[in-house]
Amino acid sequence: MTDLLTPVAASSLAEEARDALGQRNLIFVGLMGAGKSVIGRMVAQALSVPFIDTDAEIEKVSRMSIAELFSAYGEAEFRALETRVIGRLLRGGPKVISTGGGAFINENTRRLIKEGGVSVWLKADLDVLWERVNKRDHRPLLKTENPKATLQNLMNQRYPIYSEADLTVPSGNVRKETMVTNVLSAVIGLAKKGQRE
Ligand SMILES: Nc1ncnc2c1ncn2[C@@H]1O[C@H](COP(=O)(O)OP(=O)(O)OP(=O)(O)O)[C@@H](O)[C@H]1O
Ligand SMILES: O=C(O)C1=C[C@@H](O)[C@@H](O)[C@H](O)C1
Ligand SMILES: [Mg+2]
Repeated sequence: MTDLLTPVAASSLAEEARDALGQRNLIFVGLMGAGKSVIGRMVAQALSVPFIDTDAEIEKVSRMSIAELFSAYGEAEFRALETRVIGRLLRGGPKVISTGGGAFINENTRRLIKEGGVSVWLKADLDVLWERVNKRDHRPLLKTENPKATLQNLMNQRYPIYSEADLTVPSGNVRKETMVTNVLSAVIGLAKKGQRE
């Protein structure tokens, strides 16, 4: 579905998706720049459920930026904190939760996410991601000599793991509103598939 919906069609799609979700959480996973935070927030608004971004929540509880956490404690400690925070956020639903790019790659966090709701991978190609992330330099994993090559390496390592998500929604050069429609349609499609099985 690529056309923009009329307001009435968009609200009935959102209602249907809200019913399909029930009490479950909707959890966005994918690489840096895929649109988890921005699309997640818009989907939560459409569904009228709370939205939480795990990177923002981690920064709130630690009172440090993600970059500061990486440099003070290292990636392993960051991942352990991320697992704890996400485990707590997954309790109770429905909510939309947008995770940091590496969250679903960690085995413990991935298990919690799989148990805690419906996961959606926003899948984008290298050029789309690069165009979105190269404007800012706050991402510690991309502070390398060749950040575009680093992003490509992360794609090679991570895409097979992100593909374990319940849903995959392509995140290309389409309008954000269209992304929201595509996510809601995918949630409805998953519920219908579940009913048929
Ligand atoms: N469909 C889209 N159309 C245009 N811009 C988009 C789209 N999706 C995301 N963006 C833009 O791309 C940038 C990155 O998006 P966002 O911060 O949501 O990514 P993220 O997946 O949360 O990344 P991170 O893992 O680093 O938190 C933002 O500036 C956002 O507005
Ligand atoms: O892809 C990753 O591993 C990361 C993505 C960001 O969202 C942050 O969670 C952090 O910079 C690590
Ligand atoms: Mg984000």
